[in-house]
Amino acid sequence: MNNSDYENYIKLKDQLNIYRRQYYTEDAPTVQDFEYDRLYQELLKVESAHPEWVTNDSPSQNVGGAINSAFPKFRHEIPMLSMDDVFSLEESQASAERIKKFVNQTDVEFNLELKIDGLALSLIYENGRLVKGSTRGDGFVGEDITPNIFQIDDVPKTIPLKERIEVRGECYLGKDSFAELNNKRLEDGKSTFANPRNAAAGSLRQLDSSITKSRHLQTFIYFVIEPENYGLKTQSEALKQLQEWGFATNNQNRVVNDFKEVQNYIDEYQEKRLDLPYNIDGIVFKVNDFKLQSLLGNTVKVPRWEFAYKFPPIEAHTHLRTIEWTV
Ligand SMILES: CC(C)(C)c1nc(N2CCN(c3ncccn3)CC2)c2cc(C(N)=O)c(N)nc2n1
Repeated sequence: MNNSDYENYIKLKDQLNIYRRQYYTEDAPTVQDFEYDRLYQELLKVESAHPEWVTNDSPSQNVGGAINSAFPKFRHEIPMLSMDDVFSLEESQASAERIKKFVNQTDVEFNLELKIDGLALSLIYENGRLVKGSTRGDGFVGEDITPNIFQIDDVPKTIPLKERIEVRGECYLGKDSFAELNNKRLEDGKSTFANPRNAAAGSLRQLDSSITKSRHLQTFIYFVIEPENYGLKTQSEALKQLQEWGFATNNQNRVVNDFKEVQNYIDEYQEKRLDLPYNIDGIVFKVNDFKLQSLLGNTVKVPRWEFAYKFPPIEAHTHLRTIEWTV
């Protein structure tokens, strides 16, 4: 091993840790997701070649960033795991094939979902009443932001279910609300948010919940903890049930059996992406059947039964298109 490889690895690791602190703790990332993803994938590649170099301060060793926030901490009973990202259709096909092989079944149904570019949150209801709202944090400990969750219009304050239930989803700021917010901030001589995800994170983490209320945050709920307890058998069924309970859900999901349908869905939303009223940064693949999901289980950080296909970044495209146009 020549010294510079190791030095480069340390530099890469330190740079990624700076980016994470900006993203998770300061809500002010200075790099776009695709740049962070690219560097993170590079780190994973180096670490798989040199596992002896990996120390526990490596971004690969802790899910999400450290929390230093004014809100009370909240330990998730069941960790909010992460998602493996794939960046090409071929990779997503390989991941799907690996899953099929793992369960030794050729016809595994996947539920495809738009990957909303927001921030993950957890909602807990007891006796049909909303009692707790928290951010994902590092996946194990998040922030208790219950007062702010009550300010989000599309989060039901009561649901027609007496049992205790936890649901999870994405909190996001619609494109129009984001533009309005940034215009208002410009008028008031304030700094603007770089993207709707940062704006949503900043709005959820306001100590004054009336500011949260003024930001018109929205949610898409996509997960029920222990769905079998409610007689749910598949992810697509769970989405329907969540809607019936009164949650905001994204109905653009699609159950697919073969790769052609996957390709169609990805092509369709690669196009539609710019016209959607909210930002998406990919497609989430989930094994639809919950029995198969539990057969696949979870690794320490990521369920084996889901992964995310990431679209190439819009910024790069838009920029390229502009150049083509001017040429
Ligand atoms: C419940 C599972 C784990 C299957 C799951 N996890 C998700 N995420 C995990 C990683 N998350 C995360 N966030 C920050 C840092 C690391 N991972 C952010 C949410 C999902 C995100 C979306 C979405 N964005 O639209 C979605 N339709 N389904 C999801 N499903």
